[in-house]
Amino acid sequence: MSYQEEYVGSFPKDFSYGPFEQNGESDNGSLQEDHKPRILLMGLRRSGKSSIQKVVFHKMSPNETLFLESTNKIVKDDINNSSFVQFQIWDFPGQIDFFDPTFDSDTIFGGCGALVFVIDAQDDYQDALDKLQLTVTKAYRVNSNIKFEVFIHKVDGLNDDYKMESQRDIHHRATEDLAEAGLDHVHLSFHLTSIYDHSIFEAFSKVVQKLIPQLPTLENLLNILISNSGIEKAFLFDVVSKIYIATDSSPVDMQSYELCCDMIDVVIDISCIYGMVDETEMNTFNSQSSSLIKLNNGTVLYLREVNKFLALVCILREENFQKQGVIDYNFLCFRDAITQVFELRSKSQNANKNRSDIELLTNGAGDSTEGTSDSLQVPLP
Ligand SMILES: Nc1nc2c(ncn2[C@@H]2O[C@H](COP(=O)(O)OP(=O)(O)OP(=O)(O)O)[C@@H](O)[C@H]2O)c(=O)[nH]1
Repeated sequence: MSYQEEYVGSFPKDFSYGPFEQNGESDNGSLQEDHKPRILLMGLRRSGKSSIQKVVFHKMSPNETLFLESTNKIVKDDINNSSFVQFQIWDFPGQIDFFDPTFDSDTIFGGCGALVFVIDAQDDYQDALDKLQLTVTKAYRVNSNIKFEVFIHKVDGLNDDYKMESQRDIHHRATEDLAEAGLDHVHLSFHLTSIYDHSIFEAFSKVVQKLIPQLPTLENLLNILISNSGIEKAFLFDVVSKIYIATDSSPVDMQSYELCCDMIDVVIDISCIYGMVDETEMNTFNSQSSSLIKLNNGTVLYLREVNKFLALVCILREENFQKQGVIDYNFLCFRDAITQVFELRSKSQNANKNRSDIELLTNGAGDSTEGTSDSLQVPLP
């Protein structure tokens, strides 16, 4: 995956929340690049925002985050190219001040798809809750379509009872605060997370899924696949980030998800060491990629490449795998259907683009930030 990291503000001397002005790039050209949907990471200082971004999208090991310096600028991170999911993550400094005149809320919240607010569960969280209320109020006024996600973070240090108790308490107080501000209709989603296990990947998967307009179709296709193939659980993974972009509608249990993530790691590692390198793409995960792991409890993990970004990972009973021919045939139908879904999406995106180009030609230069999509852009498989 190619990541592009860009600093778009600095603090305190030349701090500016208006990223385009900060870079001196207020022309439409630079704004157009920012049409990708945005996920904002906010929360108090040292709550773990940068660590989350580094661990999920930059393969940083959790221990290394101990040495991360405090963020004093808005850091804009482009997640694109070799990944299926394409968006920007903006990591905000903890000491963000919404009342600073240079804080351009319209630009920042306008094109935002999801706002992830990180709360350090190992710390006293009253201040964090106050900030959450302020942030949601500000953001909702600008853009009522934002999905608000609260990460109750660093729960690795808490025992199970305390974890549940904190979640209940934070949930209760945060919704009460919003009701006080007259925003009781705003929905907050809560996730217990830690960078030291898979919970952070799982939570981010759920955030990203909400930005994929085709999610119900993907879920439906997975339901059809599993019910006709004797599969117990199936995940559609973005291979590079290990985010699952869809799963069938049966509940996800953490252990299954972890097993599937580990399988992807094994396949990628083996492919990198022994795989044939495609000279044009340098990509060892390709249409030939598949893997089968039999566990000693009678369960089989089966991975098939869907396209260069996506893999299907299934969990099934060993006896059901005897009909591998049926599974493989159904998989091919599934893969065709997925390709069609995204071809359709790509066609409608192109049509929209052509339409807005024509509008621009007839209306003269319009504001290119208008109509910014807050749903994920997906490259053609
Ligand atoms: N135990 C534990 N520590 C974490 C976790 N996530 C982050 N940390 C630690 O929290 C500290 C602060 O993390 P950062 O990512 O720098 O926090 P930040 O929110 O970006 O901080 P600012 O840049 O100051 O706003 C680091 O020492 C991390 O190692 C977690 O899940 N569990």
